[in-house]
Amino acid sequence: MTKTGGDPTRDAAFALLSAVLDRRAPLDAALAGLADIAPRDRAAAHRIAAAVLRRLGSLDAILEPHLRRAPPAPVRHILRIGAAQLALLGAPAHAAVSTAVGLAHARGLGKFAGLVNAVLRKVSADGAAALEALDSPRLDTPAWLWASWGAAARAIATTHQGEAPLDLTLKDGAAVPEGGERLPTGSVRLPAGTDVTQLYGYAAGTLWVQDAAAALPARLLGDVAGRRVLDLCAAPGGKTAQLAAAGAAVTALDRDARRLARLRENLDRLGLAAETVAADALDWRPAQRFDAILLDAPCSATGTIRRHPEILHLRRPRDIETCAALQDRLLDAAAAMLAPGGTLVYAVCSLQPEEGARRIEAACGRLGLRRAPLGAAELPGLAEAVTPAGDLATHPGMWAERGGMDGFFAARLQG
Ligand SMILES: C[S@@+](CC[C@H](N)C(=O)[O-])C[C@H]1O[C@@H](n2cnc3c(N)ncnc32)[C@H](O)[C@@H]1O
Repeated sequence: MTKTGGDPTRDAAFALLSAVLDRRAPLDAALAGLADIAPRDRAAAHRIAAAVLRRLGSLDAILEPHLRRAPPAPVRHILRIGAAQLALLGAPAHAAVSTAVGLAHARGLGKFAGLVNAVLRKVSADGAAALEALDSPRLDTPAWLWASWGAAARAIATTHQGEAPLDLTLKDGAAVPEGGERLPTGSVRLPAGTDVTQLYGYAAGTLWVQDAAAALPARLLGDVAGRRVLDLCAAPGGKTAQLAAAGAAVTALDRDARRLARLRENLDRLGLAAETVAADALDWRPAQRFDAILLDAPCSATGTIRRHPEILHLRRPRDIETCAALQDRLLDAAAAMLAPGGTLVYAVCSLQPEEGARRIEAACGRLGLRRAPLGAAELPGLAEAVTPAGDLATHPGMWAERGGMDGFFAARLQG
């Protein structure tokens, strides 16, 4: 942060927006960069910044009629923060306007304080109604992403308008936390904004945070009890925990030592164990090949936009090509570690076909692997997520009435 204002929440929200939109930093890194801030202010700033990033196109559209010329970027951020509070977050008008004016002064933008005041007063009068009249799902989605999602684009972008619920995976026999809904695939869902650390099962080590869709790929390996399983790209360990809890002897590999340390902490809390390897999957090779491999490859993460709305603004089409090239190399490496006849599950939290089915078609041709298609019965209540080729492809618009889910692609291959 450069200069702090009187109101720590809005000041931090400004710092977060500026980090993402001006310096192209991921929101998590920007949050980590907020120094000396109370947890409550940090959480509130995160909520405001996420709302702005999620609804940026719509917020700009309701501000536009009140601006005679384009304001400098920092002033626009202040206006967006004020408009989000007024039109999306239900803040009292006087508080939203006066804190925005205060923020302008604190950020050395005092000469724009009158403009901020005048524009936000108008938004407080007509902003909510103006927002209603917009095609927000479309306005809040970059055109290239909208086009890439085909017929599902509107359903996906509509779900992106709101916050994601908190999904949990529970150990067998663990009690469902109060207010939790057991989903047909076994995950437990709690309302958005629930603090997992306050749940009894968190301290007791009986549950972990994992989106309902993210919990599906590891299950495609079938019964892993007593089997050696290689979890490539494993950190922070949501899928390692699933495999270990199901009785597998897991080797969890990740090239990022810090993320791998988090994986170990997560497993410790859960009373689970795995062998951990800090190495690059492209180079590392085991002494003995594995019958079961999970490759949860790094990707554009467009399936997690609800949780990480900055992805809307940071990703570019060329990122998809870069990810696809790395995914091919990781698939080659995984195939080289797979025993003849073994099972390889490839997964990405991406909605982009270039990172999903296209990678699998290319891998089958290049590596002599063949698909072991999923049956609809493997995904209770989610048959719509099984593609004609037998892959798993979820998107946020699925289970919309329950609050949606992350976008995941997974394919099961046989060596
Ligand atoms: C999608 S995340 C994995 C999430 C994890 N499977 C889970 O369920 O919690 C991708 C991971 O791949 C790791 N990674 C990226 N490139 C890698 C490589 N060449 N070798 C090993 N790990 C890699 C990253 O450090 C990151 O932790």
